[in-house]
Amino acid sequence: MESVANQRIARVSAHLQPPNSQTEESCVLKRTDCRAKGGAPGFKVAILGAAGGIGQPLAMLMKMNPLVSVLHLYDVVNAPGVTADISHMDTGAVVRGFLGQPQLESALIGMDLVIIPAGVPRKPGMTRDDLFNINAGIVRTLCEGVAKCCPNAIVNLISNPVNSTVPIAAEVFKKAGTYDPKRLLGVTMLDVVRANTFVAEVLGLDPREVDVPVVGGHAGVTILPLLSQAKPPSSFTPEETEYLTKRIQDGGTEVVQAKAGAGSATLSMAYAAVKFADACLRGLRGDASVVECAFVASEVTELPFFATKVRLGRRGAEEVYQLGPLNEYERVGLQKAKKELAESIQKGISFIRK
Ligand SMILES: NC(=O)C1=CN([C@@H]2O[C@H](COP(=O)(O)OP(=O)(O)OC[C@H]3O[C@@H](n4cnc5c(N)ncnc54)[C@H](O)[C@@H]3O)[C@@H](O)[C@H]2O)C=CC1
Ligand SMILES: O=C([O-])CC(=O)C(=O)O
Repeated sequence: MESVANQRIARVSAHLQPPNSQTEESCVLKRTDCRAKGGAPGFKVAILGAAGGIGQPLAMLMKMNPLVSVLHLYDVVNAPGVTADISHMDTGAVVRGFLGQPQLESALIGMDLVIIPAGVPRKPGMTRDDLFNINAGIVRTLCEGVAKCCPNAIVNLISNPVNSTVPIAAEVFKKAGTYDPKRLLGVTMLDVVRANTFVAEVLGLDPREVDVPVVGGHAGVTILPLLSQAKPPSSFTPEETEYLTKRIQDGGTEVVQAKAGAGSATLSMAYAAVKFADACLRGLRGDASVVECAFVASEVTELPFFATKVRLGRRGAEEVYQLGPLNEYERVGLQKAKKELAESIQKGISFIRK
């Protein structure tokens, strides 16, 4: 009896160790598969940058998502601690931690969805583009791992500047011969979340009753809320339109300034990332009519990437919706957005093709 108990304890303890050698690695993967099959059916999700300001609450919320059966937490620091902590939550998903580049491939093998919030955040006075020099290389390395280990996974890219990191990821996947435009999605959900919240404030509604499409990209004037398409249908004075558009466009900067050097939006971003990831998983499951905004490969404008509403299905962004009717204010905004977006997209593409 005692030896059976000891064996069980040894097995459980081994779960908590990140794999260090090839043998340990394959043992952990086998156990993961085994446990996942024994538990609730669901999807395998990896978070890259899981120990960060976004990564930690995102990991916690994904551990609570009933569609997730296996959750892999990868970071270059603190992954074991975050994993140990989150693994004690009595929800269905099995959690595994992976620390540093040598464990990236183990973190990615077999994943259905990879969420990437890895990289440095802004400090006051910086633009998202100021993050390019550091984050471009991080995103390239992580996407090379995705191309090698889980080329069919859906990728949710959060790392800024999203307007450039999505084109970088696309170029990495093209180089590897694995690019499927439907499966690469830049996460702009926080813009929609903010738009719903700020519009609800102005209209005196519950934010859960409001749905505002936000198109373009994810930086300054490239963030273009389409207030004329808000649900429920609402009219806004020119002053309200100006106030709301600017507040939505500057929402990230508002948080960066309030945090005064301690980073950018993390909690609202984790909420938005989970809302978006859950939509992707429902699409993968085959649910009908799952529609959210995302920054994707697009033919809606002359630009190769653009954020609009997309329909999420088994293969990712299966349908990219047109912009719909715009008012004059939005048409002017669209021209400004496209000008800045074109440069950011090109910068991302050139980073890989140089
Ligand atoms: N798309 C969006 O709407 C938003 C995007 N962001 C962006 O998300 C990114 C992360 O923000 P925070 O979590 O606040 O930053 P953070 O600095 O708190 O966390 C980033 C994490 O990434 C990890 N990391 C760094 N290099 C890595 C690598 N090569 N592989 C794996 N992990 C690595 C770090 O160790 C750290 O744990 C930033 O680029 C930020 O600008 C932030 C808010 C909204
Ligand atoms: O503003 C930032 O740097 C972070 C971000 O993308 C956002 O909060 O929308």
